Amino acid sequence: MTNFKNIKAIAFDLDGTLIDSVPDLAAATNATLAELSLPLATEDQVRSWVGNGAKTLMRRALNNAMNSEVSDEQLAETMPRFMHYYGEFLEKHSRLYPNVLVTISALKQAGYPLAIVTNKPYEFTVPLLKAFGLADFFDHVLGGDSLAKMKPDPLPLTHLLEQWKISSDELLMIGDSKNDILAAKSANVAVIGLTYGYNYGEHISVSEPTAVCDDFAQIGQLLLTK
Ligand SMILES: O=C(O)COP(=O)(O)O
Ligand SMILES: [Mg+2]
Repeated sequence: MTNFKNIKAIAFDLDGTLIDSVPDLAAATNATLAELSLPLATEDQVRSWVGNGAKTLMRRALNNAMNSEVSDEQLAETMPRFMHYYGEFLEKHSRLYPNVLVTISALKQAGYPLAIVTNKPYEFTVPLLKAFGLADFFDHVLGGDSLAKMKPDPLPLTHLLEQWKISSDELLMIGDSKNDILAAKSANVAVIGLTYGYNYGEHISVSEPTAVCDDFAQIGQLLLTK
């Protein structure tokens, strides 16, 4: 098993890692599709479309519902409706994954500086963290629109390295998607892949993270018992 003894700070993905947010993303997607009199999507379909931010989710949903490529104009017209509905649903049907709160709390107490690196728009990220009692644990919260590029680009992680003044072998990324693994690898950062989240239907081990965990509690075991 990989030794994480160098690690000084940790960056967490949000959707599919800390919070199972697909039920509310699906509710907002379907409220938007219904308003356009388009056929609705299943929760499984929405789960397979999450990972590259709200705009790409809606593009995939519209392409599927219309059975053709949505134009950029049509997508731009639709986005405010999706954003409105997602802001309304946000945490209504979402839930924390098991052992998240207790593990994050223990890591913070052990002295690790923590950050969120999500592709979710920033305006939803902080309210969602607050709704689940997580907001106070993180020194930095980066949404998909906080910087010029989102994951799988390494920019959010290299930004954190600069902010925290640490080297790449001192940061650990934890996520459920190939976008998390690719961003970490491009930044030369170790990465734990979780098996329970959303990864376009593909097992996370295919992306070859540094380590694979099935349960969030295992992260505590890896980092708190050195
Ligand atoms: O909103 C998304 O598409 C994915 O969000 P995540 O980066 O927190 O998994
Ligand atoms: Mg994720």
